[in-house]
Amino acid sequence: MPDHLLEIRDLHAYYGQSHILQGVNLTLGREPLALLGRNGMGKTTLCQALVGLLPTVRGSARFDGQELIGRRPHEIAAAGVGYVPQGRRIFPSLTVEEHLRLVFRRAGAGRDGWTPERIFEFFPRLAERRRHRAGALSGGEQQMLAIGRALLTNPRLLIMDEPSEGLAPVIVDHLVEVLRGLSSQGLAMLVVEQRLAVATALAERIAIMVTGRIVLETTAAALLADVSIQQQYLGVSPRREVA
Ligand SMILES: Nc1ncnc2c1ncn2[C@@H]1O[C@H](COP(=O)(O)OP(=O)(O)OP(=O)(O)O)[C@@H](O)[C@H]1O
Repeated sequence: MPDHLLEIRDLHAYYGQSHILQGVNLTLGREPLALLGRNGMGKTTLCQALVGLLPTVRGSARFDGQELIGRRPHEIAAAGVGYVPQGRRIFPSLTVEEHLRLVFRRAGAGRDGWTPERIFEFFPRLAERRRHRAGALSGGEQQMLAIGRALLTNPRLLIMDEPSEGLAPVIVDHLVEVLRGLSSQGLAMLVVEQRLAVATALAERIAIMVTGRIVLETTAAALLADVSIQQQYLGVSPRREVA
């Protein structure tokens, strides 16, 4: 039994000649972890590298003892890693129900895990909107759909890239509640987040990325108490951070 659910060792990723991830080391257990950093530091690249979406990756990321690097996205999903991409990436012309049924069929998931019906129970708002086209949903509803879709593959680890992006504060509060609920049911999470308040509400463990490396691991409480670290690594001005 490995010590950590996810163990990332000396991970490098490239876009052509650009060396974006420059030796990422990070471990994750059952406790959620929030990954913070300024724009362009490589957070999305890390998520994509972990779920098999980048062609040129070197190093290791072991999930529950199995190597993820070099495997294809569907194999990584089947191994138990779910992904909620930045910008939600839903199909605007499919209805909510069509999305969920499509993924459910493709994932070949059994009836004892997540089903579209269970997703509708968990997200009543999506049940109300089941026959609406995804493109007509609000940002918050689209985010719930993106999370619901990821859950249908029955992940043990959910990787989320800026789930609160573009959502109104009251919707963000609801999202935080939903994610905390999933976490308390045992789902591990790696969450990329721009909003400090959301990151610290979701995760006690915080990692900060600067130009493709993890430069600091800290706790939510320590980060909230240290404005100079916030400014140095995140460019946060305390007055701006209201969410
Ligand atoms: N498809 C691509 N081709 C070439 N370079 C890319 C590509 N995607 C991202 N990059 C570059 O890789 C670097 C890291 O980008 P990435 O999106 O991972 O950062 P990020 O920390 O997630 O930032 P953001 O918060 O803006 O999403 C940036 O310099 C970006 O310009």
